[in-house]
Amino acid sequence: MEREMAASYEPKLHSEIRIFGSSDEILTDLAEYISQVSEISVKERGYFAIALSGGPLVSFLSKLCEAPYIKTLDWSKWYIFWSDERAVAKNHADSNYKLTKEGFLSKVPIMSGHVYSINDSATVEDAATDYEFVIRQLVKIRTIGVSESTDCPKFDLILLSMGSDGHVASLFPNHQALELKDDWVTYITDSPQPPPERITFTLPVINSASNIAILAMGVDKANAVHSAVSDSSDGPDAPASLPARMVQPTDGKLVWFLDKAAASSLEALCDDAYQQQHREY
Ligand SMILES: O=C1O[C@H](COP(=O)(O)O)[C@@H](O)[C@H](O)[C@H]1O
Repeated sequence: MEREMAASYEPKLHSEIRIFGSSDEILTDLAEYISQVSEISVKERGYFAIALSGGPLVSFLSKLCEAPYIKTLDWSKWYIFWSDERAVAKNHADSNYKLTKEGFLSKVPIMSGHVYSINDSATVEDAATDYEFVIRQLVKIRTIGVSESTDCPKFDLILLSMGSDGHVASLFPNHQALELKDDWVTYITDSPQPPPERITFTLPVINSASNIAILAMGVDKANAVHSAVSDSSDGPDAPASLPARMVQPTDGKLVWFLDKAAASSLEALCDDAYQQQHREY
């Protein structure tokens, strides 16, 4: 399923770009990918600590709720976290927890005590502090691993869905939260997309994960995908502070799951590069 890209879109070190012809193909491959990461984590560490996001991602977990995965996965070892949450009540339509509960958690046998949702009754500042505290406790007892390079939590898998502006989790382009080095979890009060108040993992935590997957579907994501994976380090197409571009695993591996529409800018450039090569010979 991996696709060969033209020179300037060679996936960066420790990253892979998968392009699919249909949503169903993404669902199928993503389920198999998560299943494999889960099996390896449980075998190597005894746990599987996964951080989810909002957006369309949850609907792409549907195959995990069906055969064979519903029976084959060791759900008792799964620990659920969120890479970001909106500061709304858990029963609000904008809540990433509500989305995940309805679309995934209610359909699989994950223990409720293993689900670490973000406090919806505190201020965003306190909720971020609380969440970081909880994660620190779980790192101490190694339910979540620790990165030897960064001392940050090392989630077995962080699943991200990229917005059309290139944001991931609740890290938005040019936002000062992108510069945080020491915090694991932070909050923002000025999200460019509603709701304005959100809690989010910081880049050091995201980049310390063993595995990171970024999903992007639809033509509205094509420019951001291009900017995020392009090799060129300057120019309007590759803004240095595009959050998705700043996802660069320290020791882990990044996999992009794209549909053809989201990959269309890459394909156009690949074709150009191909034609250019043939003109030169
Ligand atoms: O606000 C959020 O959006 C992104 C995904 O953006 P979308 O445009 O694809 O809906 C998601 O990753 C994040 O968790 C969520 O809070």
